[in-house]
Amino acid sequence: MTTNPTLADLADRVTEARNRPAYGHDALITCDRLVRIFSTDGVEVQALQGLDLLVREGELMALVGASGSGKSTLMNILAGLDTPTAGAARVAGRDLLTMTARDRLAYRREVVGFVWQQTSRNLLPYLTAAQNVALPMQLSGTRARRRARAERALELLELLEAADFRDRRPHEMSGGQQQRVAVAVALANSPAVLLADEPTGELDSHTAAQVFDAFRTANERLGTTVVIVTHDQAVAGEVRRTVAIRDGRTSTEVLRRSEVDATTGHETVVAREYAMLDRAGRLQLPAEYTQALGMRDRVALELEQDHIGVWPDDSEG
Ligand SMILES: Nc1ncnc2c1ncn2[C@@H]1O[C@H](COP(=O)(O)OP(=O)(O)OP(=O)(O)O)[C@@H](O)[C@H]1O
Repeated sequence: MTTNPTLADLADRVTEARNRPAYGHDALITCDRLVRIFSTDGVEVQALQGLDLLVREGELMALVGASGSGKSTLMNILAGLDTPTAGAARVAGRDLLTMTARDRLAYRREVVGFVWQQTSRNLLPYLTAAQNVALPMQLSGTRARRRARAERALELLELLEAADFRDRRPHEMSGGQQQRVAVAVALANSPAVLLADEPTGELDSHTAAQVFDAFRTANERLGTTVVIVTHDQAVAGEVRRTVAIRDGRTSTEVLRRSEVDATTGHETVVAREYAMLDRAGRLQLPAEYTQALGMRDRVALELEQDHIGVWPDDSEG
């Protein structure tokens, strides 16, 4: 039975709503209905169409999606290289929409590290591996002395098993070696977040696994939060959480957890796929599901005790 709320009830509801934690208040990365529209020659492309994403501190996660789904657009925004058209994006307490040019520079130097697919984009060709790793520390203006910077550079290269080529220039290293050095460069200023856009895209599977290990080391040993955009199934299968982007929105998530068989002690990884439900209650059904049942435009819903049923539209039948 519903009764009319009293004035006091309404006041309580307002207070409750005001005190409710904001979306993503405890996340390290919060994207809230993020929109990015590109306009070229009068043609508008909505690369991000209200994308929601939360990443907790200490996560190692992958972003996947078809070509043109908006992955690179999102990464460029998180890297501080591009600004969204609308919505909200926060990383480690920084508001990516309202940052001044000066804040943005400091953000790129100190809060995020990035590794790009093209090895040539990550390293300066005329510097050795060790000099490349020391450079971001020098640019960030930390008071660390030259020797302290060199020591830290070597420590990072050792951690990522790249110390053997510390005196080599990029052209004297393989693609995989360059990417491991690139991870060290990205970590030089101890960023809160390490972003990588297809970091294994140009590598064979064995070398890709070594590069992925460098990201895992950064995550496990240094506690760095890592977000990797990848087409590489091997990489996507190695992380606990894979988020799929479709048409500029997060659509599904795969979560993996280890289960130990009580009798055999055998450990297996169990993966389960989830669809994302946004705060307006919108749900994106996987295309293969809707196509299999010929669902389009309109579906019938039914609330059951522990699930919601979705049926093809039978109103015209
Ligand atoms: N600078 C730009 N100007 C105009 N349109 C752009 C720009 N950058 C991206 N787009 C468009 O936005 C959409 C999303 O592109 P984006 O590069 O983010 O996709 P992606 O998922 O990274 O694809 P890929 O896997 O091929 O790299 C595409 O339709 C693309 O053509």
